[in-house]
Amino acid sequence: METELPPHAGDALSVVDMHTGGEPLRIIRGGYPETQVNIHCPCGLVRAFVEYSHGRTGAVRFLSVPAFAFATGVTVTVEGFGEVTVDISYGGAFYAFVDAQRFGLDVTASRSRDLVDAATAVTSAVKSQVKLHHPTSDDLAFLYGTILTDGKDDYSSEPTANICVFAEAQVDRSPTGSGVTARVALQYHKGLIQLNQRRTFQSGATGSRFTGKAVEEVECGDFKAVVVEVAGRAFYTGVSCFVQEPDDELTHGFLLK
Ligand SMILES: O=C(O)[C@H]1NCC[C@@H]1O
Repeated sequence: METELPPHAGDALSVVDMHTGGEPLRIIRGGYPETQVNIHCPCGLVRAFVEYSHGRTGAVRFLSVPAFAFATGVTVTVEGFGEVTVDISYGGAFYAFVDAQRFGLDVTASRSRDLVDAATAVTSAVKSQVKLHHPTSDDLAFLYGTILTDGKDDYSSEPTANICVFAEAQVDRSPTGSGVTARVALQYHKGLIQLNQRRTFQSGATGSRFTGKAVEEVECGDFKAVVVEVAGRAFYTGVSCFVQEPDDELTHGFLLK
């Protein structure tokens, strides 16, 4: 079976299995109070941490790859909507950000179909009119989706909602790991939040929540970037079991010529 990996796989938090054998929720080499899980995503190393106590997993968080605002206030011509001004930010994947109000929509109340149509039109406009660049890999230089927001980017202890429409017009059920990372990098770039100032992000689709904060300034090529910590809850939804038989000749991998 072939699987196409998303560049960031923020959802990998929900597949931090560390499980083997027939006993559910059993952790192998669980650390206390957190177990670190290094996830090698196409965008780079994402360090995840899972709370573990009395045989149960709890909250999870990850430290992102360097995240940066790529461009702000970029005007594109969007089919059916005319000129739309977007921000573009990278958090393991590139996203365009627009306040849903620009389309007369509300990320928590409008019909998903209308939100998806607007976001998809923006994605297609940005893809055809803006050339993206990633300092470390050409493979990462593509727009993964558009995130419509409630426009509440100024710091507040109240949650801010967004809806992420990514890949082939898919709607994320969470506020989006790589999307929250990109949004925090954008807010930090604009001076709207400080280092270690935590915000809560809510999915316009389901109401599920993540928190996000910039924890460290780093460089990514010419971009001033930040490492972002995203935290939330994850639940087991399935178990995969891999085995290695001693006489499997390909078990250590192979190279294609
Ligand atoms: O949370 C994430 O980063 C993933 N979920 C949808 C878009 C990404 O693949």
